[in-house]
Amino acid sequence: MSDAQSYPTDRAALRAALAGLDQTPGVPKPDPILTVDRIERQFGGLQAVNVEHLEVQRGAITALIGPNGAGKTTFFNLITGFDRPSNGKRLLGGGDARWTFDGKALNRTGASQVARSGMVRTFQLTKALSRMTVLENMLIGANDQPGENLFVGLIGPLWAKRERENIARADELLARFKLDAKRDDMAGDLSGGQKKLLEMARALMSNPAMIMLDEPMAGVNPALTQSLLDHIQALRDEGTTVLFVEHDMHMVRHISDWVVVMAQGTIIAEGEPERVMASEAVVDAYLGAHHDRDLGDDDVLTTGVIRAIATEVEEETR
Ligand SMILES: Nc1ncnc2c1ncn2[C@@H]1O[C@H](COP(=O)(O)OP(=O)(O)OP(=O)(O)O)[C@@H](O)[C@H]1O
Repeated sequence: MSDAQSYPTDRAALRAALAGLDQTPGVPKPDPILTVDRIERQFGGLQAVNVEHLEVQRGAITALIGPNGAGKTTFFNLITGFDRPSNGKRLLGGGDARWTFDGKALNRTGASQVARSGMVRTFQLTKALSRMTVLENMLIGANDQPGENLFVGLIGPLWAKRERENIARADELLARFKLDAKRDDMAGDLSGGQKKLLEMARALMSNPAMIMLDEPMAGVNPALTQSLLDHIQALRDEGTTVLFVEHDMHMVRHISDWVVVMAQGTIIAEGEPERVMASEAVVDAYLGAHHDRDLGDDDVLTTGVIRAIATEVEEETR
């Protein structure tokens, strides 16, 4: 796994490096951690995602914005292995989708392997498993679950040590996210905002190099908003790369180092927050369409994804 501590942490230097870039879709970044080429996803006749090239800068907070239905969640699902691109394996003519994370090709990689490689995500519909305790939720976020090792019976003492370490890490993260008092409560009893914090804390169990947050602010009570923003900025300051999808423009403007804009499946703009969000094409594409349709979380987290999550969790806990 990558060593998050070796990433740049000087925000001013990072912003200065990004400010010098061309503000055009697909622009190369000084030190990309994620590079995506030609990723496409069709649902019947609908082209949900058609991204030609995208690079995500290591150590930065990048926001992915765009109107409802732009393809943001589908894009997240594709690069994290929860969905497969339509051009995953073309028989004729090449043009296969390809994406690499920290130099490793991920286009043939399943969701758990993607997570193990250091790119971990949360979901728009908070997937805090409600009939598990907060601590149990945290432990399924660790990369090394007992069920993953066939020889666990033979290495019992070793495993017990690892479990103690996982519990210690979980307790440390729960304290950091102020969920320690809820440690033994059922996750289903947490507030919406606390579930978001738990999602984030669980994603950090595996010490990822990059965390991908799908609408971290959705449904969060204003009292918890600042705390969530602080946590996300603290992650970046410690060297974790953050990529997040969000409709809350205040949050996007406030914490992002870079903003990528999607509309109708493609990247239509990218750049520094203030500049890109003020551009006419973006105002037209995003704000023009943003408020006319209010999708509930359940509409967007499709059954295919829910099934994939269920399989993941089953594998992780087996
Ligand atoms: N499993 C699916 N089957 C059919 N169509 C789908 C499926 N998943 C997504 N779509 C469609 O693909 C398009 C992109 O959807 P997606 O959820 O990725 O957009 P989004 O940018 O994340 O939207 P939002 O901001 O509302 O969450 C939409 O038109 C959506 O209806």
